[in-house]
Amino acid sequence: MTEQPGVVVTGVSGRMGQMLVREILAHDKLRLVGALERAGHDWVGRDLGEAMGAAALGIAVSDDALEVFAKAQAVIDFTAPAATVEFAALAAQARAVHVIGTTGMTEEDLQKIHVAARHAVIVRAGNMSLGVNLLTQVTKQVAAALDADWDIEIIEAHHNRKVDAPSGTALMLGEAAAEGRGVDLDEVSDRGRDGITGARKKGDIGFHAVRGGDIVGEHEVLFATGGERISIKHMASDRSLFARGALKAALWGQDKAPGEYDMLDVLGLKG
Ligand SMILES: NC(=O)c1ccc[n+]([C@@H]2O[C@H](COP(=O)([O-])OP(=O)(O)OC[C@H]3O[C@@H](n4cnc5c(N)ncnc54)[C@H](O)[C@@H]3O)[C@@H](O)[C@H]2O)c1
Ligand SMILES: O=C(O)C1=N[C@H](C(=O)O)CCC1
Repeated sequence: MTEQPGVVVTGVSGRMGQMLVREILAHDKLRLVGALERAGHDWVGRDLGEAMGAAALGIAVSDDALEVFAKAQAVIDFTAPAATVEFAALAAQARAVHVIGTTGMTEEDLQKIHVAARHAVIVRAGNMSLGVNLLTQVTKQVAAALDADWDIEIIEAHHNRKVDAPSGTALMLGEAAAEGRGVDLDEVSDRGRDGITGARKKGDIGFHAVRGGDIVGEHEVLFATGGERISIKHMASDRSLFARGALKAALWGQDKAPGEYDMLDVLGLKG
């Protein structure tokens, strides 16, 4: 029997990092082989289980990405853009599947990830849940069926610790709407109106970000025209669904050719 793929979790003390550790420990086809945190973090050098307030796991939290990635068949990464760009090159060097959940990346960051994907499998998505990925397909279909007399607005809500806006999910939904309508999102995107903005420009796709409390993640795509509205929503109430999606991607990527993939590939939803 082939050995179960070994996984390293980066940003292991974070909201998603800890959720990923719990899900991997409960998984029957993956094993946890390493845990990474940023240099200077007080978890570095400690046993991961004890740092999480549980029994020892025999895995010390490291700040040396190169060393821990060498032991891994997959790296699951929900951290920050600068870290993710660095990890993409190192995971490719280790020929490990790199599952990227990090959002807020610039075009320049994405270009570097593209380069790393020449040598290894990278699966990246602003949202790893089945529901949201399905919602992108529905959004694309609805946008394709409606003309520009229908205004499209994307409203998202997240917890008060989130650092990027619009959310990665909102951008995925915006891309899907733009694709359905046959336009370039960069040319029609209207983010966070404020002040005397003038009337809404026909064809724009609007983005609005709510931040508060412990909201896990809520997204609405609103199509509005004279006399009627269509609203499609996704509500996440538990981060474990993002973690489970990431684990699915780590397994799925094991036998794939180097390249960039997303959750539509993993979930078989590409159409
Ligand atoms: N794609 C999805 O489904 C999905 C779901 C949830 C969150 N996210 C994204 O994941 C990212 C993290 O979210 P979070 O809520 O867990 O944030 P968080 O702030 O709780 O955790 C991020 C962790 O990364 C660590 N980190 C930062 N730089 C590092 C480095 N150089 N090396 C190692 N560790 C480093 C931080 O110390 C922190 O522990 C965000 O970009 C968020 O938008 C994506
Ligand atoms: O908590 C976060 O941060 C989330 N980020 C992703 C996004 O930016 O869309 C997914 C939902 C949770």
